[in-house]
Amino acid sequence: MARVDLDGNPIKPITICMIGAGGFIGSHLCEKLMHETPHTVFALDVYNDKIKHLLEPDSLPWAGRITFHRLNIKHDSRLEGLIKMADLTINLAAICTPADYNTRPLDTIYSNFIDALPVVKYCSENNKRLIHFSTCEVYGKTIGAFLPKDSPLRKDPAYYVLKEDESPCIFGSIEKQRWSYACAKQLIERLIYGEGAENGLEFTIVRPFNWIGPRMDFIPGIDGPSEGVPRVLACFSNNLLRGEPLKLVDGGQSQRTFVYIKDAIEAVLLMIENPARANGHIFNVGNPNNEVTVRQLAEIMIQVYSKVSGEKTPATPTIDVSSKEFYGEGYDDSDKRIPDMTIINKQLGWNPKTSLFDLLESTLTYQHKTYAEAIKKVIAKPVAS
Ligand SMILES: NC(=O)c1ccc[n+]([C@@H]2O[C@H](COP(=O)([O-])OP(=O)(O)OC[C@H]3O[C@@H](n4cnc5c(N)ncnc54)[C@H](O)[C@@H]3O)[C@@H](O)[C@H]2O)c1
Ligand SMILES: O=c1ccn([C@@H]2O[C@H](COP(=O)(O)OP(=O)(O)O[C@H]3OC[C@](O)(CO)[C@H]3O)[C@@H](O)[C@H]2O)c(=O)[nH]1
Repeated sequence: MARVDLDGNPIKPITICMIGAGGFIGSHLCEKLMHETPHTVFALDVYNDKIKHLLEPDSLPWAGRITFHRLNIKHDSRLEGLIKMADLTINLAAICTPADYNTRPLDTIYSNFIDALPVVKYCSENNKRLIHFSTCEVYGKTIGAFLPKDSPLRKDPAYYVLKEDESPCIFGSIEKQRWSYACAKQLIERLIYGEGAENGLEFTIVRPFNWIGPRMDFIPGIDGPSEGVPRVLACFSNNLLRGEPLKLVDGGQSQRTFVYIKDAIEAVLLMIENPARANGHIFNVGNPNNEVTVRQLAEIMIQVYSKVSGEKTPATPTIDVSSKEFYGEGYDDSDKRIPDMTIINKQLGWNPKTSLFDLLESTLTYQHKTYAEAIKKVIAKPVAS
């Protein structure tokens, strides 16, 4: 049956230049595009471990529709040609793990602003559509975070719900270098918006609200550096796999809303295949129904992991650590991230489906199946004297 868009028009096959295709989101987006659409993908990245299963063997039903181009967009002359050959560019490339923002602020700013400049330029100059991945972190802190702790206004959604076309961007002081990332993302958003307003660039900006699922980041010492500090899902998974206490930064009081990667990818496919509805818009993509404190997230993950692995919960399941100890100088945090869903509902009719418990059950099942054996071997190995 011919595939149609939200307005009933037939969807024509397009070519997509996906930068950062080898990452967590990119790998799920490539899977979706290969399994469910006729589109062609140029997958650009420095790594392809997470999409190898899509690239070989040649007998795969979509063979020929996805090609991998190993390149670093910081200095590769092939970039412009690939953007010109495609109908749409999707830019996912970024340093996007908070442990890097205050410890590698220059790399973070270059990655999230400077390196994105040629992508925007090539799209604008060649009249190519751009879907650019920003972050919910551009909102920074809520207005409510500055109210007295006992103020009743903290319960008023006007003080914490984050809305694309109304909410301000509120970051900490310059010494709080955590905000190097969010500020770089804000400025590239403003540049893209300006290219749209002044030069007619057809753009869509995506603000993901903590998308989680299989293949997110890495497990330190197994498929990433032992000293690496990934995002919270991988940190907590690593602790659970090793039977260690989960570390709650500053007591785990920050709140987040988590959305299942597979729900979020549906939203991205709607943006890809409904340009008339997506162009010129900034979209929150998250699940406002899945809000927890980090401490609550830890408690749910401990409970789910015990069910999935059959292992007993350790006597000390969590410990509190200071942000200075865990991240170093210059850390700061977002207090709360609840996405307003008005615009994405109106433009694309999208809503998330998966509860936090269900997404954690499927994700921790994947983590345990993928890593438990390797972790056991590492733990069993005598420490080199
Ligand atoms: N996952 C989330 O919940 C989330 C939340 C907010 C924002 N985002 C944004 O979404 C995008 C993708 O995030 P992700 O979670 O998939 O991260 P990820 O780190 O898994 O993927 C990023 C990919 O970009 C590649 N990359 C980085 N710099 C590159 C360069 N110079 N040249 C070529 N490739 C390069 C990396 O190798 C990696 O494969 C990022 O822009 C991130 O800021 C993600
Ligand atoms: O072992 C840990 C690890 C983290 N925390 C706390 O969990 C909160 C979430 O941290 P994290 O997943 O690393 O990332 P953030 O949500 O802060 O920011 C990300 O969200 C979007 C994105 O742009 C890309 O994914 C990125 O900036 C936080 O409060 C940590 O302190 C913990 O307690 N223990």
